[in-house]
Amino acid sequence: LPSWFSVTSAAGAQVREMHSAGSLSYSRTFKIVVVGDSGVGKTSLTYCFCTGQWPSATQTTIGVDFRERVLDIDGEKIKVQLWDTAGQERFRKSMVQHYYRDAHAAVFVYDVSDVASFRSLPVWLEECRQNSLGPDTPRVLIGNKVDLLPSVTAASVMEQARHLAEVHGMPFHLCSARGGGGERVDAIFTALAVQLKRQGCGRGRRVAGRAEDSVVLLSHPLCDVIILLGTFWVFLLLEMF
Ligand SMILES: Nc1nc2c(ncn2[C@@H]2O[C@H](COP(=O)(O)OP(=O)(O)OP(=O)(O)O)[C@@H](O)[C@H]2O)c(=O)[nH]1
Repeated sequence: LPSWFSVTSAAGAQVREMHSAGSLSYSRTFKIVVVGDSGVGKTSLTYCFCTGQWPSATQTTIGVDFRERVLDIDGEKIKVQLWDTAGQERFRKSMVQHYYRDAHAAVFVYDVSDVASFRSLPVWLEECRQNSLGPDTPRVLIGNKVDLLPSVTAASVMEQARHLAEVHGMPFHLCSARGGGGERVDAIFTALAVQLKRQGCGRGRRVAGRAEDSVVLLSHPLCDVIILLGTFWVFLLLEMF
């Protein structure tokens, strides 16, 4: 298979999709946090978008997992970095603020076959808001696992989800990370990346009181990863003793 192919996204931008992000150069990074209850499919969705494949098996995320993919949007190579955060409270704890730090967008996921995961959404929205990802930040609501048989409850919850998304000014999408749902998953994350590019996101991040050029190293996404992993291990050691 070629490492890229051209598509025109729903937003009308010319997007070349590149799955093998590892060695590709890029001019900026979009950090997108993916949140929602445990088991709603965050790992599956992010894996699906970044590899073009359905994961044969997933494990509960501890802390956070990172997945990346480089997209060529209107001739500019942009790294889309997805932060697949743990849904279980005990695996998040003190790391929450690092998830949200300098994020450009948030994706909220619920499972259409699990009403409780929908009822939790206000908590996730509030957590985002408290970490500076309020209404001005591009946000998307995803109802995942539509491949599971829709029940009457699921249909009524879908209506409520549509309403919730409208109230919070974010698009609402239904999709499935399983089987043939990949194209839809692709379209959702790609459209979000196109929106972030149009808003001029990711052109170097600011640190109070410093010129942007001098903080390029400090604001490198790797710094987030190092801080996060450091915090995680300290937290684990404290739990053990
Ligand atoms: N039928 C179906 N199952 C799915 C779908 N997406 C995920 N799953 C399954 O749901 C289970 C949980 O998926 P994960 O992707 O690990 O969920 P998560 O939100 O990352 O969970 P945490 O890491 O605990 O926060 C796994 O068994 C997946 O195979 C989907 O679209 N349809």
